[in-house]
Amino acid sequence: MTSILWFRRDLRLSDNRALAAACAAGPVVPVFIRDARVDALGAAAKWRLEVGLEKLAAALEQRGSRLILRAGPALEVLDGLVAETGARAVHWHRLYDPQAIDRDKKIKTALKAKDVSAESHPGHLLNEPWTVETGSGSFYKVYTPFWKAVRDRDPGASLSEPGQIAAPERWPDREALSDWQLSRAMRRGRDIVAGHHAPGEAAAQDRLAGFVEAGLERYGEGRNDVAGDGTSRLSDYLALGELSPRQAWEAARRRVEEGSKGAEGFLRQLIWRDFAYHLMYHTPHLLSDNWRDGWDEFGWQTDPGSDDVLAWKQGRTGVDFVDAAMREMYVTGRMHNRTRMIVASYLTKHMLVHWKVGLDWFADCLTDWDPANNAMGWQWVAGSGPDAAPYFRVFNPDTQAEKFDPDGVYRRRWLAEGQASPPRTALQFFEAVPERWGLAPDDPRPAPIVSLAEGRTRALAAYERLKSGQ
Ligand SMILES: Cc1cc2nc3c(=O)[nH]c(=O)nc-3n(C[C@H](O)[C@H](O)[C@H](O)COP(=O)(O)OP(=O)(O)OC[C@H]3O[C@@H](n4cnc5c(N)ncnc54)[C@H](O)[C@@H]3O)c2cc1C
Repeated sequence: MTSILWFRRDLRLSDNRALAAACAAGPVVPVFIRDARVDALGAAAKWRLEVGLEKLAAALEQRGSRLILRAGPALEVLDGLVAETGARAVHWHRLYDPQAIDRDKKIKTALKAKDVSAESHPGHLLNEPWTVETGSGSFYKVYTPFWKAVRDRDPGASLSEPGQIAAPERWPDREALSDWQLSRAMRRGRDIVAGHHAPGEAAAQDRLAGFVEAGLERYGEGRNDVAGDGTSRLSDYLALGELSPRQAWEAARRRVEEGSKGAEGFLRQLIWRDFAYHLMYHTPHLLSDNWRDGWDEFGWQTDPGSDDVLAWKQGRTGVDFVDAAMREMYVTGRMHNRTRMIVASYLTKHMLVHWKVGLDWFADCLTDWDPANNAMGWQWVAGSGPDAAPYFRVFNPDTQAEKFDPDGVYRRRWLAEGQASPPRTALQFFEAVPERWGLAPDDPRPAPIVSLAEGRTRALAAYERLKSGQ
């Protein structure tokens, strides 16, 4: 029996339960569909998807298979492929955001009505969101009890990749990836960002193996060293599914059993990802609205094009640690977790700008963009989210820099202005940004948009007004 395998955010052949199920039944037609949801991705995420698809297509070819690319509404595309190939089943891995759930439910119903079986498989998470319940049968709103509820669960052994994948008698037509121009929106930054990435499943496996071997043991101490290489840097791979969370869990879990302390800290971070999905699934408004009641009156500024917001986006707030981090993201598509928290705190607290403005900019710039992690991260920092940082905790970027970048290595790496011979990384920012921004490495550093003391006082006053209902 021929089956269609619908790739979405699972661009891998190993530990791919949808692929295993399709292969077990006979010939497989792998497809990736560029539907409206793909078109809605941010510029960096689209570029990252493009290079991920190139790698996936090459890996499929090596196994006697092929990646069929089609653009259009997903159901129309799948209907067409079913008619062309005679497939009797469609397999995919589940996604958990409300739009994907809605789309997939409709597709399942429509395919079943035509007697085509539609099978959704777990694989994007370690724990399906509905399988983790509090004692009273509700969902978790706080991380630590969630962690305790799942840390001893065994997600099972990951699956190895198939050798050859049986091909259908006739391959359906496919569109060309280059015609899709997924990286068009990156404009001149594309090649610079590409230099900081090694996309694809094979690179993901190498990175995991290298990290487990050399980085995992000191993850606990190293994970806040913003200039170091102390974290796994697996987030792109996990976001696009080039690596399954189960593969990462399995590798680190083995080290925990061998007595590694750092490994447990890493497992906790993987569970933060599951927690974000748990929250998004049970409270989908996490993505779009203040998660906590009462925050709609906060009075944040919402203009994404204001001069101050533009300065934040361009790394020109005048606060070195904030600006360095914003440029790291522009040049690499990634940002260290510590500095994600700092730039988010600066925007939502010192500048009093709505977290959604920051969330949207991250969605446009991050190659590891993930709907649940991004929304939870922003709402956590802003104070409006689940298990949130208390509002009165306003990160002071200067104190944070003294602690986490004591020698200024990170700031010098990303800020060219004021340096006689700026490093290549700092100069790359000026090559990557649009010319209309009119920025040059020998510009003077701007004065802070708002002084750290004044920003903090203003933020706390705004919070007091919210609490007292004024
Ligand atoms: C404002 C804000 C926005 C964020 N946006 C995203 C995003 O769009 N995509 C994204 O993947 N992460 C996001 N994060 C979470 C975190 O910053 C990144 O996952 C992490 O920096 C990725 O680096 P790493 O792979 O080296 O992480 P490691 O420290 O090695 O952690 C391993 C994996 O655990 C998961 N993880 C780690 N920290 C978190 C966390 N706080 N929340 C959820 N999962 C986590 C990630 O999948 C990560 O790859 C955001 C955090 C904040 C504060």
